[in-house]
Amino acid sequence: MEKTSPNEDADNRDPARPARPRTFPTREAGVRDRQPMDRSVDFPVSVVLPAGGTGERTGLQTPKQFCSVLGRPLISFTIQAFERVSWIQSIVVVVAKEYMDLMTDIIQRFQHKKVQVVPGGKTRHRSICNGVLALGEATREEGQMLAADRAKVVIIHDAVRPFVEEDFLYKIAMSAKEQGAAGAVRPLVSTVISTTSEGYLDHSLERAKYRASEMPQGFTYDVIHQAYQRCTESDFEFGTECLHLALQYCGTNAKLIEGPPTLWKVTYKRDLAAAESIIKETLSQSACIITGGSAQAVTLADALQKAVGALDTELDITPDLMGDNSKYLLEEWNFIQISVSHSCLSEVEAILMDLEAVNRALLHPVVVIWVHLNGLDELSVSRKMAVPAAIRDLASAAKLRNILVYGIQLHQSADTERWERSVLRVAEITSTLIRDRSPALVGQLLQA
Ligand SMILES: Nc1ccn([C@@H]2O[C@H](COP(=O)(O)OP(=O)(O)OP(=O)(O)O)[C@@H](O)[C@H]2O)c(=O)n1
Ligand SMILES: O=C(CO)[C@H](O)[C@H](O)COP(=O)(O)O
Repeated sequence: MEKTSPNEDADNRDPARPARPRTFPTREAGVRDRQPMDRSVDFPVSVVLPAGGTGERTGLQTPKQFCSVLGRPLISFTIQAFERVSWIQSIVVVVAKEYMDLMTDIIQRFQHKKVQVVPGGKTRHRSICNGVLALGEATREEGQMLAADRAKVVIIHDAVRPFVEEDFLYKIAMSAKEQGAAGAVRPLVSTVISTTSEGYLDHSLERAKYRASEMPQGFTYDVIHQAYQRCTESDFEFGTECLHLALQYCGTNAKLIEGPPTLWKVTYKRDLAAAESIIKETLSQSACIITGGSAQAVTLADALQKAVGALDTELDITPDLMGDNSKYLLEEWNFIQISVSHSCLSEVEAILMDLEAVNRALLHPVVVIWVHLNGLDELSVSRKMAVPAAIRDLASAAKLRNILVYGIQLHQSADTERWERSVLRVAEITSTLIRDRSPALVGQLLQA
């Protein structure tokens, strides 16, 4: 984690781990903070996301941009990061020809807006160039709107860097407009050395003098367009740096801006796991307990609320999700349904239908936990064979719609100590299920 600001993480101890994003739902809001930032950008800004690579270094069959992270392709997270920025007018995603249909499906399935898909090239520079040219073509087709609407600034960002924030994009866009080019940099993690042809040390660079060039980068349309018109086949084939093309072919010195460690690029297989764990941290840890109004359920809900205090999970209690309480469905809450004595899953089914009706699980998995409280002399539901099977079936169907259903069973006890231990276990299991969103435990009836 950063010391005081993201930029102070100079040794880059954990490049994958961001500060808890500002979009994290707070207890006060109970919902992601999607307030528009106080940024005014009075010129058109478009984005090119190169996504035409094969991801060889991951060793996976599927190119990393299409790998599933929490049930959603990585590239969808990157697109969303740009889409939610109100002053970005269009996004061009560049993909290899054979993945254009898949990309179109992803756009439809996750309801992305402002996105155009264009075919990529053999190298990253060729792909980016195609994206830039497509921006020009789009505006030509619009005829008289050309002058006003053509992107003044083009932001280029690797599709495999999903954690980019609006305030940093703003800095890049403004600097690009003023200077012609701007790019993100980070302190070097390791020293850069050059080697002799025999594999010995030739010389080493003074690390403090150098920076790692990251993404996003921003350019005025004219600079990046001209740079690609003028650069050589060798640049297209072997080049790795757009800022260099702007300098060499347009004489434009890029403004370098130190970015947060979260700009890191998914390159290896393990980076996908790191991305998933970061995304999980950004998801809501809050849950709404539905008691159905029963006194025993309310007592359990109160006890749970106290017990989770130390576990970084926030709980609200409501008798139902009707009327004003339906607000929980629209905000980023997870759900805990307490059922007392009867072992019927109809209450969970009702929550699933409500969630579906508002399309709540489109972008992120929602957790629904069924807590079944057995009375003192009641037969445990796990011994009623139909229940574990019913919850498994219900959960399997819900999982296809990105809703993760889990079950927990606990027994009422006259022994206070025993009861408190059970409540604590429910609190711990609940917190863990919400935090981990484990697909493997979906449909399981856990014992507290
Ligand atoms: N012909 C290419 C090659 C790369 N890229 C994109 O450029 C970004 C950064 O490149 P990199 O991390 O090198 O991706 P890959 O080339 O896919 O990975 P690898 O080098 O491991 O094969 C990625 O979003 C990648 O899809 C592209 O659009 N067109
Ligand atoms: O380094 C870069 C700065 O321009 C680019 O971000 C790019 O990600 C390089 O990708 P590759 O891993 O293919 O070199």
